[in-house]
Amino acid sequence: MEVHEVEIVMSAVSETQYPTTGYPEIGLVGRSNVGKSSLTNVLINRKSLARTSSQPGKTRTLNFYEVEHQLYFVDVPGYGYAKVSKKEREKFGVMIEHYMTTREQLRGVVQLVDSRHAPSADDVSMHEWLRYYDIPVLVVGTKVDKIKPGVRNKAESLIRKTLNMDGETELVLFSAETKMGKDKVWDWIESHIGGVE
Ligand SMILES: Nc1nc2c(ncn2[C@@H]2O[C@H](COP(=O)(O)OP(=O)(O)OP(=O)(O)O)[C@@H](O)[C@H]2O)c(=O)[nH]1
Ligand SMILES: [Mg+2]
Repeated sequence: MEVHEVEIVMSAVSETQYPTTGYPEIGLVGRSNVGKSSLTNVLINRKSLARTSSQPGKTRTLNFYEVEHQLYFVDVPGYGYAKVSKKEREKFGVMIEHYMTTREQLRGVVQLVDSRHAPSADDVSMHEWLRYYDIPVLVVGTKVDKIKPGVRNKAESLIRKTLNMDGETELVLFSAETKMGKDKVWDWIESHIGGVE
């Protein structure tokens, strides 16, 4: 999809603030700092619409990005914050769970993992959880520019194995720096939002 028009529609902390247009939604989940905002910016061809930071846990609300008046990317707060209180973490957990299990417009979730390391226990639980709720999931291994081309296959199998991915679930290695994987991610999204040209 050629993206020309993007708007941050809203940062929602509760259901009453979710958009009401009915456009399909694609969620982005992953640990804090894994590169969710960076992926969003690459997909929508913007340098910094989605705020990126080296400070983990900065994204604290569900951020809806309206793309071409056709769909939303929903940047979901990163799990595994180091600096957020347990109570706050639980609150985010409830909000995320509620959104993902009840939102009719949600067509699929892009789960980001850092391709430089084996997925964490949090990543494994998140993947299991998405599968349990039958939510279509694309796994994206981020920051692939930081690993040598010769070990990319190995990184891919480590992600597949650690997350217990089934053979049908797709995995794309991605870099926000080189934009590697961008088209594949868009292909997956387009095939899951249906009826959009
Ligand atoms: N080299 C490289 N750095 C990246 C890539 N993607 C993200 N980063 C860097 O990783 C850091 C975190 O990226 P963000 O996109 O802010 O991560 P996030 O998942 O949105 O983080 P939270 O909003 O805190 O949950 C930033 O310093 C980015 O520049 C990538 O593909 N390659
Ligand atoms: Mg972010």
